[in-house]
Amino acid sequence: MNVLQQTMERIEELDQEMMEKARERVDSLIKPPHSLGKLEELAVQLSGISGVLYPEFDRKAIIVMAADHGVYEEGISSNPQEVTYAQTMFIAKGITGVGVLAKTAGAEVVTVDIGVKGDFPNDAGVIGRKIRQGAGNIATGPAMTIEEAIRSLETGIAIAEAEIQKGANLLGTGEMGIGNTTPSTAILSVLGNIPSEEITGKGAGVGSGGISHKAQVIKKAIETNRPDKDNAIDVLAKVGGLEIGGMAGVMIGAAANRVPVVLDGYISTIAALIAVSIEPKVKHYLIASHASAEPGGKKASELLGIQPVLHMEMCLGEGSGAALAFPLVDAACRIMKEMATFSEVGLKI
Ligand SMILES: O=C(O)c1ccc[n+]([C@@H]2O[C@H](COP(=O)([O-])O)[C@@H](O)[C@H]2O)c1
Ligand SMILES: Cc1cc2nc[nH]c2cc1C
Repeated sequence: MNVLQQTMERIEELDQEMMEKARERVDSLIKPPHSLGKLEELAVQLSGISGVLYPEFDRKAIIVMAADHGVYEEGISSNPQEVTYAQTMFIAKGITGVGVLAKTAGAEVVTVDIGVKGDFPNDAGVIGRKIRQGAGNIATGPAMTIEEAIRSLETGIAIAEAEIQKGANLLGTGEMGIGNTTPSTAILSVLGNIPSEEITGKGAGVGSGGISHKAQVIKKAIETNRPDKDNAIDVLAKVGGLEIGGMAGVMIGAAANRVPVVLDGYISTIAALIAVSIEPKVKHYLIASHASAEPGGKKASELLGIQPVLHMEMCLGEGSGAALAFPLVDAACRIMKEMATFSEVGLKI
């Protein structure tokens, strides 16, 4: 049995008894029923994950998986491919969007090279877990081999477990990879059985052929590789990407350790679809942060069956939305612990 299978076997259902207690507690707080909306559901979920009524998530980390994409050569992006390398360095330095938002939320950022083209200096602060120098061009062949896809998942598991070992009790997923909305949309097209033209967007900037060319490239990638819709590892290997596998692995690793994971935007949600297709129990450990401005985002969230809590029209990636939603996790914990109950204040309604 490989590490992936062993980790999946460790994933448990949520603590139903504790969730019932949490629901009772939420309903007894001095407020009209359900008036704290999604914060109430979040509080119950967090109790179910942690197995305690008053959980606290004081050690937060965003894991940013970075990788390149061979499909870049099809002209699907307006950005130079070298931005992946440069921005990964900047993410590790803490000077990008996710760095600032993570600081605001009191979270650490862990930057991982799982497949960036080019090698980072040892002192860059980037964890070196490169599986290959970028995924293959999915328009002409697979993104990676099945073995590499499993390695990408196991890399995510190992990174998540290392952070949890160091004390992290709340994780977020993020990524950096010029071109990665193309494989993300290919995955969504396959898993959701949705024509690529309906879900292709501009990403961080589309190439000169526009969105219609990008949708054609995605269609060609699916026709060329013929991924097996019922085998998420096959889909990941054929039309996915290394950072997508890495993030899916983080989710599986976190779930196995009963640690909640806050998803970022479009690419994170696609990684969640892969993780949940591999092991459905992972879903209960996931929290969706924000609705990405990318057009496929809505379909991806629907397919996953988890609605994002924030609507900020963001589409930066890097884990920025996850960082922004971390304080909501703290808020959910604090209402549980610090609000008074009707019986405590002697109020009857
Ligand atoms: O997270 C999102 O919702 C999101 C939506 C569109 C683009 N991005 C970011 O932009 C890059 C991918 O865009 P593209 O156009 O190069 O495929 C990648 O580095 C992502 O982090 C991120
Ligand atoms: C500048 C830049 C920053 C990013 N961060 C995540 N994806 C990105 C894409 C670009 C182009």
